[in-house]
Amino acid sequence: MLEARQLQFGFRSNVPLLETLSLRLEHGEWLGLSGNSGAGKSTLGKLLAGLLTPQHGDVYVDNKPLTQRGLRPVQWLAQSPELAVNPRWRVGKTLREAWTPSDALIQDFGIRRDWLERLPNALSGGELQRICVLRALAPGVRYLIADEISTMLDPITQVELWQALKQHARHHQLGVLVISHDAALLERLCTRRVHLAGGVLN
Ligand SMILES: Nc1ncnc2c1ncn2[C@@H]1O[C@H](COP(=O)(O)OP(=O)(O)OP(=O)(O)O)[C@@H](O)[C@H]1O
Repeated sequence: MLEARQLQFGFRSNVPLLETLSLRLEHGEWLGLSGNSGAGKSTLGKLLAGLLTPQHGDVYVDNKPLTQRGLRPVQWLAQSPELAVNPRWRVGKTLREAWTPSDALIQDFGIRRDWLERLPNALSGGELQRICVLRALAPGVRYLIADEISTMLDPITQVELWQALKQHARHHQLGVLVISHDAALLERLCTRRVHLAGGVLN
């Protein structure tokens, strides 16, 4: 289980953005997170992935405190994939730096072999997003924070991406937190939904 216990966080320490917030995500569970712009959804996602440190409270992964060392068991996937890759590396190198997915999985994510030889700026945002999602599925990853990852995709590519991710997550029992403004998307993908407002979850 991925567990946030009584998290408190603010970018300015005297102005809390998140207030004693607790959350649980089980293995294999799909949990939806909604909230107005600026409510702190991405911030919560980054805290859960260990990219930010709470001022109070802790994040536990399978009953152990989240550490900064080694492979991150909680991967945060952002809306803008171009910010998550080295612009000077061919995308095949970026992918293989994390792990070597099978040809079948590469195909499931609709990734063409020749894309791997290109630099990131020679792929569309949606193509690069698929590379970034696949990169995050390295063995040892237990939870994904999918932060508005399909917003830039056309409807057909969106469906293909979520289908591939669903199938992989089911097979490996990954827990997935889906952050989105799209209520219909959360309804379709997630078995449980929470809403962030005023620093607390409801
Ligand atoms: N590095 C930072 N330094 C200072 N303030 C920040 C920083 N990152 C985010 N914020 C502020 O924290 C608040 C929450 O930001 P966050 O990105 O978590 O919101 P969000 O709910 O994900 O919004 P959106 O739906 O628009 O993506 C915002 O007011 C934002 O301006």
